[in-house]
Amino acid sequence: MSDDPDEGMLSWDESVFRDEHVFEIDYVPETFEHRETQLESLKYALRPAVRGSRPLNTMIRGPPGTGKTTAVQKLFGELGVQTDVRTVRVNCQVDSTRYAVFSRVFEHIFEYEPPASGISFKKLFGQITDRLVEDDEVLAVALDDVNYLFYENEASDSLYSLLRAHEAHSGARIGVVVVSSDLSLDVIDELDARVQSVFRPEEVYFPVYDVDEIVDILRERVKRGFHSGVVGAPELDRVAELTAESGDIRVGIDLLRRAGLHAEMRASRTVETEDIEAAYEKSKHVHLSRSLRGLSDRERELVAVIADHDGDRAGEVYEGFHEETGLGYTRYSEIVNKLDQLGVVDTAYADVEGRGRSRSLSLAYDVDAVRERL
Ligand SMILES: Nc1ncnc2c1ncn2[C@@H]1O[C@H](COP(=O)(O)OP(=O)(O)OP(=O)(O)O)[C@@H](O)[C@H]1O
Repeated sequence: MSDDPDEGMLSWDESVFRDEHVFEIDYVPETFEHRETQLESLKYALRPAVRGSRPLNTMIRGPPGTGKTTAVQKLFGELGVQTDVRTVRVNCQVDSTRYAVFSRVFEHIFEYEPPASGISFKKLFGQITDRLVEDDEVLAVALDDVNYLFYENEASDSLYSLLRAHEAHSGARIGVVVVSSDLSLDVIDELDARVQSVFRPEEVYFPVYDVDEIVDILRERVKRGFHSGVVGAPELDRVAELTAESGDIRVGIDLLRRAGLHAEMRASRTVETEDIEAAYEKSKHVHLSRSLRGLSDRERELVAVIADHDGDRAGEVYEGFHEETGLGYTRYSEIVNKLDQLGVVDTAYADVEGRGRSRSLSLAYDVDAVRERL
């Protein structure tokens, strides 16, 4: 409770936070513990680029929130500062077609966006490789959250172009790091045979952190983000325990921030268990929020229809979706598959008397939690 009984509130300049920015999603942590083995493997694959050769292609896999993006950001950051290697990280959740991927690469290399009027893919690609050859530069491209390229059927074309760049444009040296957090997706298996024959990546796996590792990682965040004494050891342990339920470090980071805000709301200068438990109701859904944020309007509309028809047969859901959007069955099926692969929707098959097998659709999360975030 407040130390100031007259006030009952913290004054504007009082806060439990030393630096709230360290809890934001785009914050790159200064210390990156428990990923030494993975960083070593990635360095090994990227090292040829420093010597002017094509780096080894690499595939990073691991569940959400296990440090994959951070590892790439750290190493690409070092390469950018200490060497002549060009590095580009593409977020495929945002840029989910081949054209969008190459536009992003173009933008990094030329430091301006390709013309909005649109130039052909061939031209875009040609300008990128010409520039690389002209500047005698090696390019490392990370396709982060590459699973989104698969959902849009754009993965094979994108990879093919990147991997064969040196054949199409002599002297171009490009290496690819693909990053996938969808463990049910067999990246290699899902690629066309023409891509499989040229894509034999080094594999680096990021397992979920155990509770002790989570404590270490979050302790560092607490130290930087809160004033000393605000979060005690038992509270940190509780946050780590809740984080370990999903293994996604983002849950813990979000939980710390929300618990801090909750403590401030009740005019407390310390974070207590009640703040953590209250905050967890929201924080446990960070992954859901992230998945929904990446959806198009149409995809979101279908999620809303499924929320209204939770557990209903696919045919009935389609009727609702068609009424809402006017879209046909093919597009509907594609979106259902994407939502299924993303883990937002569960599909189940059941035998219906006299009608054979029928598919039913339900949300993989609490319906209200989904509705609140649409
Ligand atoms: N070892 C670590 N030390 C400090 N912070 C970490 C560590 N691992 C992850 N984080 C933090 O956790 C958050 C999620 O990490 P990151 O984005 O790298 O995960 P990811 O595996 O790429 O997730 P996704 O597959 O969902 O994209 C980031 O805010 C990052 O700063």
